[in-house]
Parts: sequence; structure tokens; C-alpha cells
Amino acid sequence: MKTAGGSDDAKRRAGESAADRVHDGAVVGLGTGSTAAHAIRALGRAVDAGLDVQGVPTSFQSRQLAREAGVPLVDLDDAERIDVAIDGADQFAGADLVKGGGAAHAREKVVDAAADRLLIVVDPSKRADVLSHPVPVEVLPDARTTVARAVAEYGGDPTLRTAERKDGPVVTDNGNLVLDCDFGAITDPATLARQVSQTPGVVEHGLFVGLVDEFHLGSDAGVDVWEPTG
Ligand SMILES: O=C(CO)[C@H](O)[C@H](O)COP(=O)(O)O
Repeated sequence: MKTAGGSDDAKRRAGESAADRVHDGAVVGLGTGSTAAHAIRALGRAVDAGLDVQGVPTSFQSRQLAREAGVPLVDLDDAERIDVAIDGADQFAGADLVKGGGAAHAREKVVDAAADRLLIVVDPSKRADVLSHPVPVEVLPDARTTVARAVAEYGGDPTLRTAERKDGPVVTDNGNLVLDCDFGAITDPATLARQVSQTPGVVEHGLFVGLVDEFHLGSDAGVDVWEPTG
């Protein structure tokens, strides 16, 4: 599993802190990545201790991990509601995020946006004053070139994400491709998010604007929890 970024202890503290917020009877969105994985394991231990929850996975990886941890699952289309979602991020600035390092951002956005509360679990390596992390854009395979051209018109530099232990591109859980689009400093994430969303062939992008209810930032010293303003 991808563990780039901060220390695993910091990630564990963030994940466990968010899992502590989950109440009995909750339906919980289960994010993807190494920090959200700590929350899923903590939820599994809480289930062993008697907590009643149902998890809504956002990826093959979070589904597998939840199964191993003993978290009961419900599919997104069968969930009547999602009380809280716990998810990671590749970068955050203010209330906004870049996600999709695990190429799971399309389902993550559906689950995170549907949740009554979205808790984001991060470590200090994810903090920025202005977003500048390349934005993953999931595209229909046939639209790869037209979307790449449109991204270049918006000032971005798109790179097709390639697999590490397979020849060729990363294929998402939805059967699509990912363009990592470097826009430099993203001073107006809401406008860029709208532009990319409106591009034909784009399935979803990794800019999460104004969705977060609470950050849990783990460090080697402890956890900071806050609600973003604005
Ligand atoms: O968006 C994601 C997956 O699509 C992850 O939440 C993001 O990549 C952060 O991962 P990690 O906690 O391993 O740094």
C-alpha cells in the first residue's frame, strides 16, 4: 500500500482520532489510502468491542481492508444514508483538497459528498498554503487525448498515469484512465474544478472544494482537530 508522505505514526494518530468520532449505528464511508486504512483498522477493533457500524467502501482496496478488519459492509447503492465519511488527502489548503493519489477519487467524491460529515485524515506533509499538487483526472479511455488537450488549454500539463508493476497505464476500479494534471499554484480551485468537470470525457477529478467538515491532522506529537472556515 502507498505510504508516501508523513510518518506512519502520524497517519495512525489521525486515522484513529477520526474513527473515535463514529457513533453506534453509523453508516461510515471508508476512504482509500494509507491514512484512511488506519481508520478502517481502528473501526474493525471497535466492531470487535461491540460497536455497530456499516462501512461503505470507496475502492477495491478499502473493501478488502474492511473485510479483513471485520467491518460489516454495505454497497453505496444500497446505503440509505451515510452519516460520516473518513478519507485521506494528497494535499490540503484551507478547506480544499487534492485527492486521487490512489486513483479512487471518483467513488471517494460520491461517498464523501453524500456523507453528513466528512472527516479528512492527514499528516503535516499534506499541508499547503495554496494547492499545487497535480490534480488526478479520471477519463474515459477514448477521451484521453481530447481531455489532455482541454487541460492544456486551462493551463495544465497532463501526464498519463502509468502502472508500477504492469506495463501501460493505471486502470481505475471503474475501468478508466488517469491524467495527472499539473496546474502549478491553484489560486482559484472552485473555478478550475468547474472547468475540468465540464470537459466531455472527464469522469471525475481530484479537486474536492468545500466538502470538508473536520480535519484530523496527526503528527509525531499528537492530533489537531479543527473545522475549516469558509
Ligand atoms: O485520494 C486518495 C486515494 O485516491 C487518498 O486518500 C490519498 O492519496 C491519500 O493517501 P495517503 O493517506 O496514503 O497519503
